[in-house]
Amino acid sequence: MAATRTLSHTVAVIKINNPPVNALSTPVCQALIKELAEVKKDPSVEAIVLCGANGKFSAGADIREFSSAARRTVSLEDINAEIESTTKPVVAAIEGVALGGGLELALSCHYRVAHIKTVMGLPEVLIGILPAAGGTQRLPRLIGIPAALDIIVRGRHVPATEAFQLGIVDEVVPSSAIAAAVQMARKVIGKPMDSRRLSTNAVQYNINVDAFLDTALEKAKRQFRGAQAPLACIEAVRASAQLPYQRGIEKERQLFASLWATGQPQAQQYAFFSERNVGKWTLPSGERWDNVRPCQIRTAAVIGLGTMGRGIVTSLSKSNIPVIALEQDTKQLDSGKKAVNSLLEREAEKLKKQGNSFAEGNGLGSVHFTLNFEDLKNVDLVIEAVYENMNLKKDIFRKLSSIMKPDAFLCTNTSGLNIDEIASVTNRPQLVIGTHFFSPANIMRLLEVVRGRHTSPTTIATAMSLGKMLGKVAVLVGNCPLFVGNRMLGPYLEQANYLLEEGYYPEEVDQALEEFGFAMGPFRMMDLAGLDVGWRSRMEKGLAGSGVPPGTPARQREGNRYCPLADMLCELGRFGQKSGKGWYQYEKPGGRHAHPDPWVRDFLAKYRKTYNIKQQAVHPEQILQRCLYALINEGFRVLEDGIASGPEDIDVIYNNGYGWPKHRGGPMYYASAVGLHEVLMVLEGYHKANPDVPSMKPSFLLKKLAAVGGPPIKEWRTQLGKLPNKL
Ligand SMILES: CC(C)(COP(=O)(O)OP(=O)(O)OC[C@H]1O[C@@H](n2cnc3c(N)ncnc32)[C@H](O)[C@@H]1OP(=O)(O)O)[C@@H](O)C(=O)NCCC(=O)NCCSC(=O)/C=C/CCCCCCCCCCCCC(=O)O
Repeated sequence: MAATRTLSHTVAVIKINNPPVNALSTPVCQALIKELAEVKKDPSVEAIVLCGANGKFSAGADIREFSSAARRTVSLEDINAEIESTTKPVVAAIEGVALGGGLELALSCHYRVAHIKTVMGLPEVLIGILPAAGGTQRLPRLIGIPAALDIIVRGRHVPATEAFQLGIVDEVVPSSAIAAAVQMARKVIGKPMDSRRLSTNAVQYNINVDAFLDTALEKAKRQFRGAQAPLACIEAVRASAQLPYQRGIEKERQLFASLWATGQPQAQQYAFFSERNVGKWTLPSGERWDNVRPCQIRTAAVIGLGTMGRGIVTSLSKSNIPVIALEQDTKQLDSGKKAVNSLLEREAEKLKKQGNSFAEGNGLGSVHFTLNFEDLKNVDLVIEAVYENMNLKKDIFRKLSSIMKPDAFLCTNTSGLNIDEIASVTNRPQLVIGTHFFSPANIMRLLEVVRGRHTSPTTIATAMSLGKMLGKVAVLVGNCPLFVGNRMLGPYLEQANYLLEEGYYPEEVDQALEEFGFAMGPFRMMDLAGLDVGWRSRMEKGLAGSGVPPGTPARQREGNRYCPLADMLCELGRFGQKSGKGWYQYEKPGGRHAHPDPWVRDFLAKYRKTYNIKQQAVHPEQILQRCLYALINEGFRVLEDGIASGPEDIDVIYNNGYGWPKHRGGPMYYASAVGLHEVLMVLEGYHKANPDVPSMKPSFLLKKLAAVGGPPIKEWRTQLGKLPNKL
């Protein structure tokens, strides 16, 4: 039953019942309408409590229905209007979550009581839409424009205590919100209700609303780089101040329809469900997320307190896991300790603001700093986070193998080294796994979980569950050089470099990709990561430095095109932000503000002259096609090789680890939206003209999918099923 009703004295309790999150699906809405109609006319009912089953009020409209053929037949706002106009008082008993349409439903009630552990909010913006069931009109009427705008545009989850301070809820209780709501309902029977009907109130403000919202709009345009939903949210809130309620509702609907037509909601909703689906990993052998139990991780250790190690320690501690942090000498231990403590102080501040108290068990896990490997011997799981050097990692794993208790999991935070080679020096390859965090590890949501040849299903389940505990989205991938994300980055950066050879400047390439929506263009990203990282790896592979065979042409390696520009910058000590100069110049070494550098322009002009390269007029659209299609083509190869189990996995990796704009769904979704035939044509054209760039040779899978008409992304799996799976 989608909703049930009981009677407590003269109070009817209507309970939404649609597991797992009580989404307001069409059957739920129909049931609510029926129950409401009955209690309205039932003379034995004097007041109503609205609540959700299983400790959850509601996570809002059923997102799956948005794209399904069975379009919603009942409007949520019509139900809200029905509730609000009821002459019997309605109290919302909010437990667990009240999100989106769930909170909008609660806002239409005359009173709201929340359990202290509840979170509420209007996160529609995160799935590309706006709160279109009256949320943009009622919330500003309740808490004013600035506070409502912050909640609606950021889509953030508001804890119950903050909701109480803001005036969203009337009471916060530590025990049953339903019991408290029944009590409140009985108290308010017969009291005047006009002021409790939010739609009848005017928005209160003592600010220049237009100026305030214009500033917010400009800020949102910069911050959200092409995402339309935040801008629509601001316009809807503007309507709440300028228009009577009903016209505000019309504006809300009109903005919703315009958003839908952009295609962004569909991309963001695909991203939402993909994030949930990647947790449901399956191995070819049949072991899956729901038939393998993870081991409990009570304690953990981290080896290495460089940038990555510090973030990982903070992330573990933030999730209340006690950590032992190990460094090799006192100097590095001290500086690591200082950095971790300062990160943890910031986390503690955040927790305090959210109203979490350490006594309730919501605090930070303890961190013990040590130089002694022996201290690690009893922890359940260790994460090695030293710099990328195979021999160093092997030394560490040999040591761990002899010291750690036999069932301890050994994880490596390598960003692309061979997991099997690392595991080969241990006495437990089945307990070795890659846990590839992204920097800053205490903030970035992505965790690539890399399965080695011998990694056991229990180890996979444990690493995936650790990811969840850390609040991350963990994606299981296979073991190949650079795994998934970094592997795809190679051809993308290669094209960015070629564009410089051909006439573009770093700032022009970055601008095109940032306007597309990337958090950072490729050159700013390389400067941030440090150009020396790639340079060292190229030297190890004999592509740069003294290992290059004599007589090799500067712009060629192993018969293929090669761009030596980044190597040349490194030879001049230009490593990016850390040295104050790279593709850009910075105010000082370690500075963060990138300024176009006239020296780089001059350097590129001389380079082109030396190699007699004609400066071509390349259009921004070509920058996008070349960089993005190169990345996408490698994504298809990743699928072909069975390194990721589906296109969603790749998209989740790019959305959460590489600053891909979520409103474009992810690279593979983008390819399907642009049209696989179109992607194939561009790649074929380029490769024909540039046969010495093998990364642009269209992949087998892309050709195959294009040949069957470029089916929608959800149908790609049929073709993938016929390919090898290396998970
Ligand atoms: C915090 C959560 C609620 C819970 O998190 P967690 O405990 O970690 O669990 P999850 O794994 O995330 O979720 C568990 C399963 O539940 C599924 N789920 C969650 N939320 C929803 C939902 N709202 N709808 C459907 N399914 C949901 C989830 O997928 C998991 O299932 P599975 O394992 O994948 O099978 C967390 O889940 C969360 O944050 N949820 C999302 C909350 C949210 O965003 N809410 C807002 C929803 S939108 C909304 O409410 C809008 C209201 C007003 C607009 C109404 C307008 C409707 C018009 C439709 C017309 C269609 C357009 C046509 C236009 C045209 O053609 O012109």
